[in-house]
Amino acid sequence: MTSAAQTRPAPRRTLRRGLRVIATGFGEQRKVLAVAVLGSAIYGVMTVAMARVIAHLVSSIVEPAVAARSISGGQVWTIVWQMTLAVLLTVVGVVLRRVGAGIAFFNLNASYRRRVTRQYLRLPLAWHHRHPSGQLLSNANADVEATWNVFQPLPMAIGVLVMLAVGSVEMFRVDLWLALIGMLVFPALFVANLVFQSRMSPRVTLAQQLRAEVSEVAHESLEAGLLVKAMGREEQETARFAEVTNRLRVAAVEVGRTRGTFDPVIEAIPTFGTLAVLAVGTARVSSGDLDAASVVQIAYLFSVLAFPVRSFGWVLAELPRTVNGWDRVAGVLRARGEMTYGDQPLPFDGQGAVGLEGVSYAYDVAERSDLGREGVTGSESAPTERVTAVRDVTIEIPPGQTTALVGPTGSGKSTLVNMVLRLVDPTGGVVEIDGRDLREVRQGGVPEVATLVAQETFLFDDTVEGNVTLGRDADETDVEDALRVAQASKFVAELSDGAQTRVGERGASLSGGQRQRIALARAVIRRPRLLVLDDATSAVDPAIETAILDGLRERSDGMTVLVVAYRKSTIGMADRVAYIERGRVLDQGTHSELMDRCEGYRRLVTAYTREAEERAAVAADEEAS
Ligand SMILES: Nc1ncnc2c1ncn2[C@@H]1O[C@H](COP(=O)(O)OP(=O)(O)OP(=O)(O)O)[C@@H](O)[C@H]1O
Repeated sequence: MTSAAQTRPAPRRTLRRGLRVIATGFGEQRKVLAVAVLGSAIYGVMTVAMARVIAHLVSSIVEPAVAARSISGGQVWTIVWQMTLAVLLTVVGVVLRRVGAGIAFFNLNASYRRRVTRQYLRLPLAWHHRHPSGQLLSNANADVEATWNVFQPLPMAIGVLVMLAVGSVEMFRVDLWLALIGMLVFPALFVANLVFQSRMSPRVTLAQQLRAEVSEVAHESLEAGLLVKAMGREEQETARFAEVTNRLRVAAVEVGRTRGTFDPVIEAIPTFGTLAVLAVGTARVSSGDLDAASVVQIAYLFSVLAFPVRSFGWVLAELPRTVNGWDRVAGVLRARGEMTYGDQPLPFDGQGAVGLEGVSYAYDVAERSDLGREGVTGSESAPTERVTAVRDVTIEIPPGQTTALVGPTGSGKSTLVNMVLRLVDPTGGVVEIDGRDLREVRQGGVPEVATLVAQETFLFDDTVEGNVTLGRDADETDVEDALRVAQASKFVAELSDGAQTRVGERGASLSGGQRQRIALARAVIRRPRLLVLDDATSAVDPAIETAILDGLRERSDGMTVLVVAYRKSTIGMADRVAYIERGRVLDQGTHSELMDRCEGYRRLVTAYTREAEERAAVAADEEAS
């Protein structure tokens, strides 16, 4: 966890940088914020004007009425309309301020969320490898909100400036002595607020960080619910959660204690001010230097100005969060992916041939990626280590055939596949589809012809059909055909609403093998020239997997299939096999050629065969018993 002290920049720098962020927000929401500031100014002027209206009514109606011990209907009516008008104008000011501030705040949030998420889509996979998804979620959500939250109290604080300026003139106009009390009270209130906020700010930041940590631990524990139960880790998880919630409790109590110490002082200052006004005012009324209405006016001003003055404190309290949030958001927006695109399409008449020539790839492993830091420095944090996953690989994948990539775990198969689809660029060598270097292909050109079905299946909380088409125009026959090739027709027909059945969050209502088949149908319906299966049928029964691969081979459109294979049955169906170990291709050829001449390949495939036999024996036993 980052400590509050680490994340809190120096106050003066925070003020300067915070004001710069505020200026950016003003620049983007000029009109709406102008309305909010106008509303706030109306509110400020009207608050002071209200005191004058009250003083006027006291001297012109209330005092004579008290002296005469009677009041006419006309006098009551005058009080009613003058007060109503003053209140109405104040209300208009408040409404304009609140609506303006709210719209500006939500507009800025929406606009920056859109920019951040658009940037995520633009940035290459290599950048995403370096930034955990939790951090990206926080950038798009909490950090954007933290950046612009300052716009909620800001218009009110601006209105208070107007209010204080007009109020001071009014106090001096009424009486010098009472104005001098005001000149002591309001600065004292202002300073008390500053001290309060400077004490509160780090404590609130710490509590916020801990709140995020609590939800992170809770989220992780819930996500790993099955694992926790299966491994009997309930007590450890409970202790982990208790530890972080206890730290949050201590931090929250500290926030409460600070508030508890300052609140009475901040409340007391204007109250003492009012008492002083009454004491001095009464003396001046008895000496005939002042009338009672003026004392009422100033006492009223003291009581109504005390609360809005606190909005300065709220703005100052928000500034550290504004700066932190902005650093993180700007870090994402400034990030430059190293992926550039050409302007060529892939050859129109290509057949999905793939060529890898001397291809290498190394992952940048940053110890910890901190977008906040990137935002401050304007550059990405330096990677501390490079892990070479693929070294000098040359493979020809012929069109219209099925090629299997085989290799032990961690040998670089998925990395190779990612390069074939240009999800990442090789750090050395060239990857081609139909003879064209992928770096020359225009953006979106590769996904038009090549489709990946990845190791991890993701289904949206939508219908089966929606998950297969992903919003593309496709008629029912296309969906049925894709489901048939993916060997999914039978179980989909048995669902309550067939292809119109909703599959739940991440496809929770389906089994792993069913989810994989829907993901496969999603790829098939696109009729890609090149279909890449990265362990995409691991949860599917071997017999069904064989039927799927048969179906793919039989398709008349002569699709090229590249399959990362872990089963003897899958490997056996491939026209060609490339065997990889520690990022290098050790051999390529047909399955039987490799069995004859490649020791590592033979050992691995024999292990796969043994595993399949053992599994079949267990299944037979279970059936017999
Ligand atoms: N995002 C990443 N950051 C750093 N290193 C990575 C990353 N992804 C993979 N690697 C490393 O690259 C090497 C190759 O990984 P890759 O996933 O390509 O292997 P694989 O053959 O597909 O493995 P498996 O069969 O287990 O899926 C491994 O040593 C792995 O630790």
